[in-house]
Amino acid sequence: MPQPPVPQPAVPQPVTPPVPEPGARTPEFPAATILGYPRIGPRRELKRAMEAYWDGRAGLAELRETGRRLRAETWTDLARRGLAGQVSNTFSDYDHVFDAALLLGAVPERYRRDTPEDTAFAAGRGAAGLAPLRMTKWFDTNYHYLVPEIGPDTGFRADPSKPLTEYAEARALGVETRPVLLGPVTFLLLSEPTADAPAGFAPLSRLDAVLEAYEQILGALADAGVGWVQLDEPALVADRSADELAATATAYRRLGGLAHRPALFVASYFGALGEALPVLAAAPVEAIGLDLVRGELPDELDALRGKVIVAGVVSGRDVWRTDPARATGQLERLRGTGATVAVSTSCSLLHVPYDLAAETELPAELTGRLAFAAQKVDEVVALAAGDTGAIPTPVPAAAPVELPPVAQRSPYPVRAVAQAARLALPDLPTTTIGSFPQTGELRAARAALTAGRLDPAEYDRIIATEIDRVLALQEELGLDVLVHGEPERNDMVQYFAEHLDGFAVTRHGWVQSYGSRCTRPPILHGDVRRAGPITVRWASYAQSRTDRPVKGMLTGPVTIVAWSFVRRDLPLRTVVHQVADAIRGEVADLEAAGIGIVQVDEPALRELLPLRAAQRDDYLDWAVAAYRRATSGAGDATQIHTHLCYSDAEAVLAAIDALDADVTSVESARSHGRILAERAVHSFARGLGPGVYDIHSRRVPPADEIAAGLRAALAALPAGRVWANPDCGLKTRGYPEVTAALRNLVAAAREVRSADPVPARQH
Ligand code: MET
Ligand SMILES: [Zn+2]
Repeated sequence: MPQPPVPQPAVPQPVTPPVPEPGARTPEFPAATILGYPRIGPRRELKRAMEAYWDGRAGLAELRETGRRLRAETWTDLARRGLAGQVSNTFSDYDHVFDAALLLGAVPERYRRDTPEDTAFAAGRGAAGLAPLRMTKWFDTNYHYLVPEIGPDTGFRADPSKPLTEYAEARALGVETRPVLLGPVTFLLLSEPTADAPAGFAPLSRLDAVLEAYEQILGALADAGVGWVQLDEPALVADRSADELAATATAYRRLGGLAHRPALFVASYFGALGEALPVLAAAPVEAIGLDLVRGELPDELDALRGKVIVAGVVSGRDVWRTDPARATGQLERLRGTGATVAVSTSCSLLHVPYDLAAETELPAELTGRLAFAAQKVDEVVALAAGDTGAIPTPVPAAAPVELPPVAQRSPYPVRAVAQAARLALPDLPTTTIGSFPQTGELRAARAALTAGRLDPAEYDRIIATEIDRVLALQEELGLDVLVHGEPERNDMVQYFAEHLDGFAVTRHGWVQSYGSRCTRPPILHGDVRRAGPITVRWASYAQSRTDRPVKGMLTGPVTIVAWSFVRRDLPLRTVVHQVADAIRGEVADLEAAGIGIVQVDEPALRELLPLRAAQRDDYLDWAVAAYRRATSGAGDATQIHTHLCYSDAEAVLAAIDALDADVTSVESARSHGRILAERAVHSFARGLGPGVYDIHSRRVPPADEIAAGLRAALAALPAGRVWANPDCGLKTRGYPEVTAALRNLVAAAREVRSADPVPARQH
């Protein structure tokens, strides 16, 4: 389909900015700026364009045109809002970390294709017989990046075509921009060694070669007339070793020492720089960005003398309006030191939805407290102009309430006996993680219901039929513990948000999660309360249709708050305990309805883990306490399951143990059983199901491969405690592959049970 022409900007007439003379003095840094902007499109246009291209419904030219149009619309809109400090190269076809690998010419050979887009898609999605690059969380956000692979022989070849193209595009619209590049230190710290790298190889050891490429890129940008470039170094807000800090010093001494380059702005975000601050302060760079939302003003401001301070006072991590008093207070104190100060967002606005104006159904009282990306730009502009009257003062903080303590469960051995008697499961019990494929019909039915085109009773009939189908399939396959398949849930957090008081959900508030995937995080704005049972109806319906045990399926309190935008007027630990109490009520209602197994998922437990080690124990304390609060009301004979996935569970194994769930399923197949090598696993005191089916790909694992996974688990874990399950839920997969894979899973469990003497179940 031809795209509509790019609208001409209604900004003050395009004036092509002058190309600075080589050796000219540092150009002025704009008074108001942002570190980045959403790129998926206000109506997810880029997602649609990508998927159309992948499905062969559109060509590359159309995909490129959509990208070009989205960039132009963003620049035009932000210019209209009065933002002088615009950015470029924040757009990405798939992932900005992979873009950095492309920029440096450091893409693994196996993914190379004729165009950068096809290369990125091969790396992000894999291809026939080719697994995608590993994907992991971008710091403590819900964005996932492709992990670059760097080895001793990786060749680097600068290819600045993308930043140059975007810079020129903006310039043609009369908009001067600051290209944003991932910084060399963060790029290498986020990379992992190639498979053939010698043991102990650290990608950071390739710093010299990488810097050479950055030097060429900076030279090319300077040639094109770029005045400022932004180098993102969020890795510097985490704990860094002396060697890593020394590498940072080397990197910026070298880049700053270039004769022909744009002015350098090193941006840090997601926390305070701490010990990296003096390192950057001593480097010959012209501007430094500080996250003043997560971090306070540092004491060593004197050290930054002579540099522009880009003050991140407007949060890029939430949807709340900025407190003008706090922001102006920080800005005044900074200016008081004689520093040149620019007002900015605390990080890229990638992590918030586009525009509050698109939400017409939110209560006015709530809208008055909210700011999405566009509104945050307005705030930055207003703060830079000293015009804070436009920003309403936020609601004052409520007093934190200590919730009354709750009773804990009997010790695990007591529970295990009661559960074994009630459930009578075989060794290596087979189960799934909860969701079954969300078919097109289900999604269409939900859309029709929302639009008022489908009668609720008819929708319920569709859900019931789907549950019957999923149960029949599981019985036919011979699974031991069944699930209802979660057909009624659009999303595991949103579903609960829609049924709990204190939450609002948006219509267009999409945030990119990875590639073309987006989520619409609910907004937790008030006290969380459960008005009535949420999941009991479908759980008991499912249990009434089969003799095998059906697991009730709930989302845990930590995950609910991690995947929502959460009010800031109460400490997070208080909010999470309120959510825990709501889930606790739901567990009790499921139990009362005769459900014998309840799974409370916490896939986000690892995600909220603070970037600094010093803050981790405190976090894990309240996170574990919240989980236990949600589940400890269950009777001894009720088996509590939990499920974690997405990221290295290794990092939080002790905490997982402390959750005190009777059975825990974790992602393992995708990381090739790495978790089984952990010492803590060998003494894991309760049931554990290390996933034996990687659900992230269409591939059907053969039964012997699954059996090998089960044997590996049996070898690593205490006897009689192993479960057989996939890595995660099946909602993104299709029925043919799921059916085949689960058939193999059941066959593998049976084979291992009969062929290997499984030691007796331990109580
Ligand atoms: C991201 S974890 C998903 C757990 C959920 N019960 C499901 O099966 O989809
Ligand atoms: Zn999962």
